Amino acid sequence: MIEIRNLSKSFTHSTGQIDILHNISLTIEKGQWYTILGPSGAGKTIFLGCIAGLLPPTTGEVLYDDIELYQLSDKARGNYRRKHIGFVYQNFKFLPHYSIVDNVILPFIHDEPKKTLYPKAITLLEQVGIHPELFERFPEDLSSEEKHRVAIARALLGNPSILICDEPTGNLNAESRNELLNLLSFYRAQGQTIIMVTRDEEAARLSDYTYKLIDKQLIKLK
Ligand SMILES: Nc1ncnc2c1ncn2[C@@H]1O[C@H](COP(=O)(O)OP(=O)(O)OP(=O)(O)O)[C@@H](O)[C@H]1O
Repeated sequence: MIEIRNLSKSFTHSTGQIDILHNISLTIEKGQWYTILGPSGAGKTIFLGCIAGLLPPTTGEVLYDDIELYQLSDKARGNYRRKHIGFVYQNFKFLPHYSIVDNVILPFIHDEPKKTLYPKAITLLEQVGIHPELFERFPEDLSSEEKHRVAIARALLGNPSILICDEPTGNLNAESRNELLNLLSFYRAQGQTIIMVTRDEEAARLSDYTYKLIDKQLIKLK
């Protein structure tokens, strides 16, 4: 279970303070799919960063099974994140000169030998529906839908219990979007906790709980 308690996030610049999130509380139950909707600029990516241990909130707490993420040292938090949280970035963050399979194993090359990482990566790439011919190709060779699929495979490599997805169906046509949502639904059925943010209201249809981030607050829709 993840508990977000009274989380606020602001940025301070020479021009003054910008408040992005204000006093948000949310409990995330294991094995459930949460979708957070919101218009562009609402603070969805910032919120995910705070939940994922990537961005310290200005005030408030993020607890994973009673461990307060931001009380951990940077190193311990990084380790915790790699073990428990898979993150699907909005802009993928692939390294362009590495093959697809190498991109998938990269986050773990300091934790585990390549000879055990490769078979896991290949199993996941097959599971997410990437054709084996593409494994040695480069990110620029992939379609948008394939990039989203590879990003999901990479996020799952460490066998995390929580999958955090930033706009995982962004820029896809309706058919590709449905395919991606069905893939997330498959992992949800395997017991994965999914936290997804998106601008696309249609994308929330398979989730267990739906919220909207608006005016710095979370409103429950479903
Ligand atoms: N370091 C920063 N300093 C000041 N403002 C920031 C900083 N980082 C992000 N912002 C602002 O915070 C707001 C929320 O950004 P965020 O990326 O979380 O929005 P979003 O809801 O994910 O948008 P989109 O749907 O377009 O991805 C934006 O207005 C952005 O410009």
